[in-house]
Amino acid sequence: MSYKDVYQNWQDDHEGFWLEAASYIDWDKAPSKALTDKGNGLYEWFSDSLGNTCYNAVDRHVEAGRGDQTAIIYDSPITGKKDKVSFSELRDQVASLAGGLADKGVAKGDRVIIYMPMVPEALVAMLACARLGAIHSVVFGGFASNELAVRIDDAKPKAIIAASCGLEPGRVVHYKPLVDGAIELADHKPDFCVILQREQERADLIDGRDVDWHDFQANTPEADCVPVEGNHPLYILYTSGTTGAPKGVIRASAGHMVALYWTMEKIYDVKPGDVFWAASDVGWVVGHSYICYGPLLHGNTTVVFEGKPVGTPDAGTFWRVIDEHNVRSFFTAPTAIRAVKREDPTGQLMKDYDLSSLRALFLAGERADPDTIQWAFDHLKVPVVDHWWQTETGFAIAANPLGVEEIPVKIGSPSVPMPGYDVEILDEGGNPLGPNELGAIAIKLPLPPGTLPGLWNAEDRFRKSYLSTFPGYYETGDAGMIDEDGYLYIMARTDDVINVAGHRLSTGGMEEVLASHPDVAECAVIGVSDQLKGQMPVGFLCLNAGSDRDHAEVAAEVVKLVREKIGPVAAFKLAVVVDRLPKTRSGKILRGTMVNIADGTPWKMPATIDDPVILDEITEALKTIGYAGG
Ligand SMILES: CCC(=O)SCCNC(=O)CCNC(=O)[C@H](O)C(C)(C)COP(=O)(O)OP(=O)(O)OC[C@H]1O[C@@H](n2cnc3c(N)ncnc32)[C@H](O)[C@@H]1OP(=O)(O)O
Repeated sequence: MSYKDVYQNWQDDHEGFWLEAASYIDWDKAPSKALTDKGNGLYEWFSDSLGNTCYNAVDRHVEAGRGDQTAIIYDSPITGKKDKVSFSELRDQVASLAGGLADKGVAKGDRVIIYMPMVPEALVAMLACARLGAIHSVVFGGFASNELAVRIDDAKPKAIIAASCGLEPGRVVHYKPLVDGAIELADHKPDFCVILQREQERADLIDGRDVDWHDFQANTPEADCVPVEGNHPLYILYTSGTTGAPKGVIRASAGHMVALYWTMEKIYDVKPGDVFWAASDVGWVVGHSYICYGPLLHGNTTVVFEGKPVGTPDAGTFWRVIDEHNVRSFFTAPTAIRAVKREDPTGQLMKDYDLSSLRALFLAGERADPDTIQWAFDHLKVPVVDHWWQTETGFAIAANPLGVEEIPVKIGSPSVPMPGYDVEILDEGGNPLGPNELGAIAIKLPLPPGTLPGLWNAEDRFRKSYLSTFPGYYETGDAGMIDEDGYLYIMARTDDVINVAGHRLSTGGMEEVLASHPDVAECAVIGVSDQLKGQMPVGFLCLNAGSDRDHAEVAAEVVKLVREKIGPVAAFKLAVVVDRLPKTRSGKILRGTMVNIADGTPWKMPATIDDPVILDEITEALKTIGYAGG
């Protein structure tokens, strides 16, 4: 069947399409219907079903006689450690951790925050929550205490599961003190913390609150899988929004299982038993969908990689892992390939490895630039699939569905909409635009199963963020166009979200931190183009009247402050002091024009600018930090 046939099948019968896909899931009670329209733009998928994600990801493979198959390959070039966990071993580890959680009172609907590095236990923790119907919220290890505290206060977890430390090249990240700091900052206090003591750093446990992971697993009976309703949240994953506060994207259980299972074969072209590797982090949606749940639901072996594309130990690491573990489909962010290409432009290090197992490279997380795609294709000689999705959607909105049909690649486009997504380009008034016309990318409601049904504790914000601008549509926040062949092109964000090394970050959130510095009267943060990371944040600071502080000193202080308050993941390293910020006559900061000046792209003097001279001042300031031709 061709891509067009499959997409047409979905268009002809949306619900029938997904009900057929649902037949690959083992249900405690199969869904009698696919979609429930709750009104006002809210939908639920498979709401009358009962099932358990952990059962489908782990137990059923054991029961089907595949317990000896490797479920997880752990490969840590940072520690030099490698390990394999079979589906049977995974079942035992998950069931005993879930038993410990249940024994301490964690039950269906309770929230559990997970703050873990890239070790198999991170997946064990996620699956243990899923087993009980507890709702996990994984927080990326590159976030600081303050960000963790914000999530604790929103999710109100009964427990936190964390490791004693994470490992970055040349540096131990002290997770436990970060957790302690976050709990101190947060108003909500979890009942208890489960700490995985890593050999690289043993953390001090707080008596009465903290328990050692292994003691916890050892001393309680195993827990069974708890069947949950289709719309029961499997997890909450926080993502940057247009204001500082992160949005808690909810993932409902049933639709998530159905959609992810479908994507493993149809998009990623793997069969059960194949090795699938997503080199990302469990803290991001890629980690949720394609390190943990997708591969395991589909009976694939997944790779948990604790390393970096370069420097652990060199730019050949990816190729070693593919060779050593027979990876068939490999997924990473374009920034990672750019890092490899920069270190090894001729692909010399690939020649040391047998890459014949690899059938495709998938790229997502940020726009894939044509040079990177071409370089990867020239050297790997397999399809390089740029695909586009979001934390909110949980799986690809647009892709080249290799398991259905490899359609012709158009470099610069993540190809075509996947079944479930009716994508349109709209003008500001919400009117559909024609081929090759640039506008807001919107998706006709309902969204497919597996996508967000709402935001945690924030229905109004959900409507305001996604449903209100274009009634009847989901607003993606991206701008772009569709060509005459139906290929989508993603051009820019329509809000203040920037993408740094495949990490979605809010400039508004960074501005809040800069504004909290006692010498800063006013500030702006913009995302400037960066050859390696895609974008980098740059801060502009106006100091309080009469301040005689050294400018470089204040800039260094705000850089430190962002690292402390948001975390190293913000990659906030550049700030300049300016006298004034360019604004419209109504007081809106002209961030877009500042970006154009920094990037050296053509720009027009905004008609509504208050004082054009300020743009010269901004240009001069940018030159001092190497931008705007400086
Ligand atoms: C499709 C839907 C989606 O968009 S989901 C999101 C997809 N995005 C991704 O998968 C992310 C892809 N990016 C990456 O994996 C990394 O950026 C890669 C390419 C590997 C480069 O890593 P790295 O060299 O550490 O640079 P970076 O910019 O990521 O890091 C900035 C600073 O943060 C730190 N950091 C990173 N991870 C952690 C962590 N888990 N715990 C603690 N700290 C962390 C880095 O060490 C770095 O710190 P420093 O400033 O160098 O001191």
